[in-house]
Amino acid sequence: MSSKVKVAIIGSTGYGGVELIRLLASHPNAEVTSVVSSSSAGSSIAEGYPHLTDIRADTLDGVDAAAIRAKADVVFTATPAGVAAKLAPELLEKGLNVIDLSGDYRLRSAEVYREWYKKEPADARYLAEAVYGLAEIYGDRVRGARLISNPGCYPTATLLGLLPAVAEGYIDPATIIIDAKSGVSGAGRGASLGTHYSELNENFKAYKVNKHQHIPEIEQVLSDTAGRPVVTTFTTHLVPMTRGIMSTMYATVREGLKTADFIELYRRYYEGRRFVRVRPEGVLPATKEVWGSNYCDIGFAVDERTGRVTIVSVIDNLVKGAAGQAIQNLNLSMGWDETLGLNFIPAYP
Ligand SMILES: NC(=O)C1=CN([C@@H]2O[C@H](COP(=O)(O)OP(=O)(O)OC[C@H]3O[C@@H](n4cnc5c(N)ncnc54)[C@H](OP(=O)(O)O)[C@@H]3O)[C@@H](O)[C@H]2O)C=CC1
Ligand SMILES: CC(=O)N[C@@H](CCC(=O)OP(=O)(O)O)C(=O)O
Repeated sequence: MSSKVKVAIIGSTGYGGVELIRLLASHPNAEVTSVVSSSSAGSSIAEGYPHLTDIRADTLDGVDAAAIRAKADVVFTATPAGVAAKLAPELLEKGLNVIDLSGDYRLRSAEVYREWYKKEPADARYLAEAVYGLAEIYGDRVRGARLISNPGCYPTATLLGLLPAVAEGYIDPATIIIDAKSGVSGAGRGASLGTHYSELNENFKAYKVNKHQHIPEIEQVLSDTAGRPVVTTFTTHLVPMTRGIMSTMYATVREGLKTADFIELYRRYYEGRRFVRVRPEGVLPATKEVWGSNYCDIGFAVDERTGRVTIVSVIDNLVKGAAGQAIQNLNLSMGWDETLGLNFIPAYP
């Protein structure tokens, strides 16, 4: 009998779910034993995703906590906002560990969640229990956790790019401006006018300006790190490409600091953390350089003329921004090497 940890995926028919299936297929210590669907139980996942033909557990199970517990030890919820808020308590009570990819357990304040997500928040008891799994920063807290809240895709790229500089006082947090762009898979598989090919192709647009649900998540972590309330301007753009996020950030630097100082700080801060790569001076990362991988690549350019730094941080939204970091969190929660199942370099070109 296999000694691997058994994993179920609720929302397995979405983009985050199929990326979990792809990555877990080569995990040495975990195996997917149940793929769950709220709308297609009984059918094969390969009907909607022919590239998944021949995976081991391919028949979709219904959303039934007891039945999932009979097949699995850990469950990933890769479901739209509002779903895990309702489902996770029952899954936890049945003895499953839960790693949620949605925003339902990221914000400590139920009121703030209601305001930005326009949905009913999760129960306060579970909000208090959930551990925010920004792996390179809070990995120690994830170990042994029952309920892990996987960070948002934009916050992952943005916070990994900002936190060392904020923690060490290299930039003034009050001056931060974040300009972020995402590929279309960030919006999930569901069709909408905004992601319709002819609306998007050869087009570039800003969306959810000053209203994006990741603003309070980013501000929550920046405030914790700075030790005082931080508000920021964060603007998201949709790029006509499938995968990738680039977060470009601007802030006023402490006088005298140069690009080399930022590079030295970030290399030291992330030492031993395999998935953050800092570019040398004069080189900024591009989304294709992390495509299909769990890397977050970061580059810097201080402008001595303006006294500001430009920080560029890139990830693959479906890997480091979702399924990959969720597996990294599984690894950390189990006390395994955080890189298990994630040891691959980006696909290029
Ligand atoms: N796409 C991305 O890059 C990222 C996504 N996320 C977050 O991860 C989550 C999943 O995203 P993504 O995979 O892109 O979304 P998709 O829309 O592609 O998939 C979501 C899946 O959830 C399932 N679902 C819908 N309603 C319910 C329900 N009531 N109960 C159980 N399952 C349900 C659906 O499958 P079915 O009908 O078969 O049940 C659907 O396939 C979202 O919260 C998203 O915001 C986070 C970071 C990045
Ligand atoms: C391109 C695109 O539409 N991206 C989505 C990312 C959604 C997401 O991941 O939402 P949660 O992290 O809150 O679950 C957006 O901007 O809303």
